[in-house]
Amino acid sequence: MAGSLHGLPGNLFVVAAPSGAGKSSLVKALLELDSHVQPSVSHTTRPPRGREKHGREYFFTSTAEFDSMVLGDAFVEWAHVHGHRYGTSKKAIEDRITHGADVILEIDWQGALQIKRIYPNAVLIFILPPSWEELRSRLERRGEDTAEVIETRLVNAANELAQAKEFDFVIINELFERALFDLKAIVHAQRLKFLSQRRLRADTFRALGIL
Ligand SMILES: Nc1ncnc2c1ncn2[C@@H]1O[C@H](COP(=O)(O)OP(=O)(O)OP(=O)(O)O)[C@@H](O)[C@H]1O
Ligand SMILES: Nc1nc2c(ncn2[C@@H]2O[C@H](COP(=O)(O)O)[C@@H](O)[C@H]2O)c(=O)[nH]1
Repeated sequence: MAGSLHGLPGNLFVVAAPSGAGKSSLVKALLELDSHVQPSVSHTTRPPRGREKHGREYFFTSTAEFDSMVLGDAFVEWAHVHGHRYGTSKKAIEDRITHGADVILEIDWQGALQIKRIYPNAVLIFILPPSWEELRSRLERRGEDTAEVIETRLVNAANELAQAKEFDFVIINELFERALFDLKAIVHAQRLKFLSQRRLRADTFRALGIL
């Protein structure tokens, strides 16, 4: 199958974290190292910030367009986050997974739990900051949000952190390289699990005369 790692549908990884914990940085680093993982680009009603480009970080969408996508059943999941709406379109993930790519979603916890209900094999990964002080300082150092937006995000973080226990894996992003190592290990382990559960196991069983 074209673009497929093993001729079978790909894996779905979902990364969530409070704003500023470092999920975009970790996912970006993973994508640079692993060409088989593809990002899903979400739709949002939030305005672009900094150097964000339409179609790269997000599809920046008016509320009317977002409404019409909701009515047209175009989203696999969507949620209100920090005063805006964000959603993963069916188009962003389904074709790619069917063609064997691994797809990674960077979404909030509400979306992650919706995805798990629809795709029970999706792997949910939660990124934790090492402390509240560090979370605040990362948001401030990033320098892309107003003080008011940073306060909203920190208030929302308390509720988000309480959801970590619902996830399959939790990574503490203190040392960036260590956290990236953990993320790569989870992706790798899921591929091995998938392969050993399916074709490789069947091939080996056949070779050993077990089947
Ligand atoms: N391990 C780390 N140590 C120090 N700084 C980090 C670490 N990981 C990420 N950062 C920095 O913290 C800031 C926030 O990271 P990032 O934008 O990746 O967070 P995020 O979780 O994706 O936030 P949002 O949900 O708002 O997009 C960035 O400036 C990033 O460079
Ligand atoms: N449920 C969804 N959440 C999403 C999606 N895309 C992004 N997000 C989450 O929103 C917040 C804020 O993101 P920001 O880019 O404005 O900082 C963050 O937690 C994202 O993960 C989505 O499609 N669905």
